[in-house]
Amino acid sequence: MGTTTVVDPLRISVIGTGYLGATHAVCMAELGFEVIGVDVDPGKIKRLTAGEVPFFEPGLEELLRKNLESGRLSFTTSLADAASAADVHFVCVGTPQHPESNSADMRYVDAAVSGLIAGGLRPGSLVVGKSTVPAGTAARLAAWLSEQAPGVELAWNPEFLREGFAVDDTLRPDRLVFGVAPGGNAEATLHRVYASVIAAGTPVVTVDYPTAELVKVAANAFLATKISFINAMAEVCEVTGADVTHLSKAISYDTRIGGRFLHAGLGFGGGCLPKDIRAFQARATELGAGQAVAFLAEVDAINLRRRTRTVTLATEALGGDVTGKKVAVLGAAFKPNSDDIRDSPALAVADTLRKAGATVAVYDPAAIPNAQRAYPEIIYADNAVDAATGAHIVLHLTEWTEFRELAPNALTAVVAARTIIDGRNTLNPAQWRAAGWTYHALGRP
Ligand SMILES: NC(=O)c1ccc[n+]([C@@H]2O[C@H](COP(=O)([O-])OP(=O)(O)OC[C@H]3O[C@@H](n4cnc5c(N)ncnc54)[C@H](O)[C@@H]3O)[C@@H](O)[C@H]2O)c1
Ligand SMILES: O=c1ccn([C@@H]2O[C@H](COP(=O)(O)OP(=O)(O)O[C@H]3O[C@H](CO)[C@@H](O)[C@H](O)[C@H]3O)[C@@H](O)[C@H]2O)c(=O)[nH]1
Repeated sequence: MGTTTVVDPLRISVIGTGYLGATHAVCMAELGFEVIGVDVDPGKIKRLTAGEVPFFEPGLEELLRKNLESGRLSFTTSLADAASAADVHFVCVGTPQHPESNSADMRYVDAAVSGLIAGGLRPGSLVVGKSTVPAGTAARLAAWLSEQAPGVELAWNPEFLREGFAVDDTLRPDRLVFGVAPGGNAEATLHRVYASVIAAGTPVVTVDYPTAELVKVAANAFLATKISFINAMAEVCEVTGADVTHLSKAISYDTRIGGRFLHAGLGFGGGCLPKDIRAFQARATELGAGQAVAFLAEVDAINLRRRTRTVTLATEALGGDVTGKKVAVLGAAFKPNSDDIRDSPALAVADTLRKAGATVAVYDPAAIPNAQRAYPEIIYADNAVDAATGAHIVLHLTEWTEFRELAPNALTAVVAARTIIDGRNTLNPAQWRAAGWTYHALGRP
C-alpha cells in the first residue's frame, strides 16, 4: 500500500491521543490527510508536539516525527480548534471500567462530544466513534448531535489494533467495520478516509450502529474466552500431571481451532480485554440478555485464578510464608513490547506478594516508570540481574524476548536460591533444570 500519497481535501481531527488516538492521528497523517490531534492532557500534547510518543509503541515515533515535519500533523488542547478545523472527527477517548458498576464509564466520550458541539461543529461534518462502547451509545449520541448540531452525522468505526503492533494494525488492518445510519453520507466519507487501506484489499463490513458496537466487544470476548479456555485446561493439567504447552500445540494443528491466543500462562490483562468483558456483561444484563454472556463471568474468574495460583505456587516454594523473603519479578507490562501496566497480571502478583510481607524487586524493559507511579511501594531494578540479586525466588511474569534469551547462569551467581516460576511458559525448562534450578510453571510439570 502506498502511503503519504493521498491528496484529499478532508481534514481530520482525533479526540484523545492515548494509545489508540495518538496512533490513529499519526497514521491518518501518514495516509496524507491534514490531522489535528486533541487531548485534555497538556503534558501529552506537549510531548507529541515535540515529536515524542508518550508511551512505548514500536515504529510510532519515527512516523510521528516525519508527519510533524511534513506539516500535516499538529496537536492542541483546544477541542474548539478541532471542532471548527476538521470535516471528520475521530473520538478515541478512554472508556475505563466504572469503579462500582463494572460498566464502561462514558464520561469521557460524552465530554468529547459535548466539547465538539460547543466548539462549533460544521454542518456536513462527520463524528466517528472509535472508542469501545456499550451497545446503544451510537444511537444516543446521534440523537444528541441531531438536536444540538443539525447536519452533523455520526458513524461508529471500532478499532481492533493491538498494542505493540499498533502502526501496522492501523495501516494494514484485518478488516474495517463501519457502523452507519441509513440514508446519510457517512459510509461514503469513511470510504474516502480509508481509500488507500481499502484499495490494498482490506475487507469492509458496513453495518448498523448496534452491530458495529457489538462486533468490537464480541471480538474481545472471543479472544478472552480462548485464553481462559486454555488456562482452564492448564488447571486440569496441574492435577493430572499433563503439560498444557503440548496439549495446546496438539489441538492447534486442527485448523478449526488454530494456535493463536492459545498460549497458557498468567492470563490476560491490559486496558481492553478485562474491562471489555465486564462492560459487555453489564450492558447485556441491562438489556435483559445477561444470561447469554454469563459464561464471561467464568472467563474472568479463570483468568484471575491464574494470578492466585502463581502467588500460591510462589508461597509454597518459599516454604509457606513469604515474610522477609526476597522475590524477583521479571516483567511489569501486561504483555511484552508495551509499557502499558493497566490491569497487569505481573504487577498484581508482585503487589500481592509484597502485601503478604515479601520484599519484591521488579525489572521490566519498558514499563518501570508507569509501574513506579502506580505501585510506588515495590522496589524497581535496572536489569534482571539486579532484580534477582539476593532473591529466594524468581518469577517470570511478562514474556519479553530479553527474558526468554536470559541464560540461567546469568542469575545463578546472584540469587539466594535457584527457584524460578515461569508464569508465561516461554522459558526452556530443560535449560533451567540443567543449570541446577528448580523450575515451576503454570499447567506444566
Ligand atoms: N489501547 C488499545 O490498544 C485499544 C485498541 C482498540 C480500542 N481501544 C479503545 O479505545 C479507547 C481509548 O483507549 P486508549 O487505550 O487509547 O486509552 P488512553 O487512556 O491511553 O487514552 C485516552 C485519552 O483520551 C484523553 N481524553 C479524555 N477525555 C478527553 C476529552 N474530553 N477530550 C480530549 N481528550 C480526552 C485522555 O487524556 C487520554 O490521553 C477505549 O475505549 C479503548 O477500549 C483501545
Ligand atoms: O495466547 C495468549 C494471548 C494473549 N495473552 C494475554 O492477553 C492479553 C491481551 O493481549 P493482546 O490481545 O495482544 O493485547 P491488547 O493490545 O490488549 O489487544 C486486545 O485488545 C485491544 C483493545 O480492545 C484490541 O483492539 C485487540 O484486537 C485485542 O487483541 C495480554 O495480557 C497477553 O499476555 C495470553 O495470556 N495468551
